[in-house]
Amino acid sequence: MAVWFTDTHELKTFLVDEGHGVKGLSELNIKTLPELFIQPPEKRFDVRKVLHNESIPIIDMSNSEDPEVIKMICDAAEKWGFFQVVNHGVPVKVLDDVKDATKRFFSLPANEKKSYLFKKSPTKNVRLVTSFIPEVDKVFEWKDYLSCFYVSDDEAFAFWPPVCRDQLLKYMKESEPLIKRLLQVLITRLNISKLDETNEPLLMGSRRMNLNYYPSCPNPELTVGVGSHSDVSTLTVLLQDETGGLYVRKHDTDNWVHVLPIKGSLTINIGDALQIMSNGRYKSIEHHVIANKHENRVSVPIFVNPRPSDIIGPLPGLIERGENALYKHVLYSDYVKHFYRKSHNGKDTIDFSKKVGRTWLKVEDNLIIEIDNLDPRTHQYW
Ligand SMILES: CC(C)(COP(=O)(O)OP(=O)(O)OC[C@H]1O[C@@H](n2cnc3c(N)ncnc32)[C@H](O)[C@@H]1OP(=O)(O)O)[C@@H](O)C(=O)NCCC(=O)NCCSC(=O)/C=C/c1ccc(O)c(O)c1
Ligand SMILES: O=C(O)CCC(=O)C(=O)O
Ligand SMILES: [Fe+2]
Repeated sequence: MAVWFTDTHELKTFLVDEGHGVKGLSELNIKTLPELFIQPPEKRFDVRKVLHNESIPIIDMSNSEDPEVIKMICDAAEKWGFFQVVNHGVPVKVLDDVKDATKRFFSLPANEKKSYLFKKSPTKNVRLVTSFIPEVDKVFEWKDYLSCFYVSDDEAFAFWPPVCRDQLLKYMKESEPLIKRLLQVLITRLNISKLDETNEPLLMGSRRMNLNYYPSCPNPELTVGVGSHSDVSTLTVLLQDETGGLYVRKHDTDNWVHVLPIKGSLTINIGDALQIMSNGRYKSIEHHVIANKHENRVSVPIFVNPRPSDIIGPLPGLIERGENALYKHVLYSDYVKHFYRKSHNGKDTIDFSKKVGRTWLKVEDNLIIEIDNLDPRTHQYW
């Protein structure tokens, strides 16, 4: 325990309730990491597992109609679940402004930031958090984040912090054509010809933007910035600064690949919702962020999601073509709530949706149906 705090309760009060966050702790110039942040050895980063000569695909989107580019995107989503895009159409100035806006928000005095804590915030849609879920995490992660769920421009004007609101909205609007293009490309390989009003809400009906702040850390080797997890989104568009520190699991191995910061690029990753909808074809891959001894790092993911009220499951076209459904149908908000009930732990969220064998229900003498296809809202089968 650092000398400033007599016990963990006092430290948590400082971090969580008073709005200082990990950034406030880092600024006390503590020389050793408080026990609260010391991860068990199996959750710490193991440098021996890094593949230094490999990188996730880097895809130039200047001609995104090119069949070669289309193939690269779909192959990357299948094999890596992660890729970087350059010449993606979002102006570099917009990206730089978002990074500045993020730093501006976290530079506010704790007293001002405090009004965005969940307990104080007048809306559920904006919340400032330390670690991942401080009420649940036994060991804290070395990260603060502001999470903004987009409902409408009016709602954002009313509730998002004025020091960063305009830049965030601009980033969200400017990235929309890229998101649509990527989804259009990805669904083509799933034999859906067009992104249109019939499937757009399911694939991109809601968006959440997080502003992540990872302050410098006295003992980065003992803790994590973000523990290993997969995103619950359809896909995530991630802006990172020049610091580096994001590592991605190489699919089906115990090795990690660093996502090199490339000025002006965006990192795209497939989330659990698209892994489920594509019946496992596209991969939602584990990733984590290490803490850094000398640098403060910011990143800004846009999580592109189904709507909370959507039922997600393998797309009907895939099952009609004879694929065995690997996942059952679940209400998306139940899936997200499940994610928010436990600390980061690799890819375990998706177990919530896994089929654990078939369950059959005899409806009439000559009619037996699979009850995994139960609509949790209406309790009707289809
Ligand atoms: C999130 C929900 C379920 C919220 O539902 P709603 O009923 O409006 O709000 P609520 O009553 O405040 O929350 C319901 C529960 O979720 C928890 N929760 C909701 N948002 C958060 C949050 N930002 N942080 C922690 N807990 C949360 C609440 O504590 C509630 O828990 P419980 O009391 O039911 O146990 C709803 O808006 C939804 O379904 N949204 C879908 C779109 C969406 O948000 N998708 C998630 C993409 S986010 C994503 O992919 C990754 C996020 C992430 C965050 C931190 C990291 O460190 C990290 O690595 C990753
Ligand atoms: O900071 C990063 O580079 C990644 C953050 C992340 O994985 C997340 O917020 O879900
Ligand atoms: Fe993530």
